[in-house]
Amino acid sequence: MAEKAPIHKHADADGQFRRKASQFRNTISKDPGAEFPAEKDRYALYLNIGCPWAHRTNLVRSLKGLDDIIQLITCGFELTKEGWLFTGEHGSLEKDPLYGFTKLSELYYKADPQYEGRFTVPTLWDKKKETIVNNESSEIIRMLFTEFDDLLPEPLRESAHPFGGYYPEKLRPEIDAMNEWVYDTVNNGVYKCGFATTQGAYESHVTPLFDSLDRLEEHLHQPGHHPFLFGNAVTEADIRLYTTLVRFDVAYHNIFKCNLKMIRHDYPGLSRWLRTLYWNGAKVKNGQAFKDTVDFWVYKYGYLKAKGRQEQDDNLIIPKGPLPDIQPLEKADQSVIDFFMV
Ligand SMILES: N[C@@H](CCC(=O)N[C@@H](CS)C(=O)NCC(=O)O)C(=O)O
Repeated sequence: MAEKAPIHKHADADGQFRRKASQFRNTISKDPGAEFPAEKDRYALYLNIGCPWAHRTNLVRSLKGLDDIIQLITCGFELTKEGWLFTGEHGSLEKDPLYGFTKLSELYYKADPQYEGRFTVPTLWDKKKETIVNNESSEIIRMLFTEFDDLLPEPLRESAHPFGGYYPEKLRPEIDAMNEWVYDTVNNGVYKCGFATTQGAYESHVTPLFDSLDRLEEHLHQPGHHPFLFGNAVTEADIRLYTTLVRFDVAYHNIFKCNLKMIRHDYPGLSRWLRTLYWNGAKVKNGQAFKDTVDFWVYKYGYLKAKGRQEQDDNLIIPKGPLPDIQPLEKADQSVIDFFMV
């Protein structure tokens, strides 16, 4: 049996943080004859509100209006030696409502007693087959975009989205291309900086991260690329970038040492884009989810705690700033948005 890495050990021996591939990769389908057919009350999404990957799925569940269709089960956001726990604190349930588990790992072992991977969130659970369908956020959000549409009212279906969906056929090549470099250097890039344990490993990731933020800023200034990344409707690319950038100034900048620039001070386009989403400035359907799924205190505390664990430092002084956690959406910005929305 392969030696399992301790839960708290994030970086490999060479000081580099390498995220491991998710292991459950099945798909929920519209097709009633499928192995995992889309049905009301059949699936549960396990997550915690600290994790940016889980945040994608939480956000899409709300944007798509799936709150009554897919159960949400929240655990705590502090990673312990035993993995994620149900703590009853800060939005976590006291215990797992389906099986009474107190650790997320128990769910993984219920699905597969021989499981050897990490116990990650998000985890999409099938209550009928009592197994994990999928634990890879990028795949879960695609299922949520499309596969439950027959159970939703017309205005929430992909056909009602201004582009024909959050991941529309005609934009796929562009979205895929952006996902690739944004994932590597931004979404995961912040972790590669934050969890690096050597100067060299950190330095090899911090410059590519800011090169990509510069590139995104440029992108937003090009015609047809605002107020959102691909024009006047939110796509998957916005969702995937949002969960990283909403944590950036309050957590990654300071705690993960991603501090060559700040979104609010150095990136006017990205800052406006972020605030437009957070404050639902462009009136996205169910867009209040961009704000309601965010908890800045959890980000400040959670990432500090994660760093503290890595450095074996229990002395937790939570940084007060930057204040405010996110800046308001000024009137001037609103007129820019109105302009692009017509
Ligand atoms: N590829 C996965 C990554 C998920 C992931 O790494 N989640 C983190 C929380 S932010 C986790 O659960 N880590 C626990 C561990 O690695 O032990 C996805 O996007 O769904």
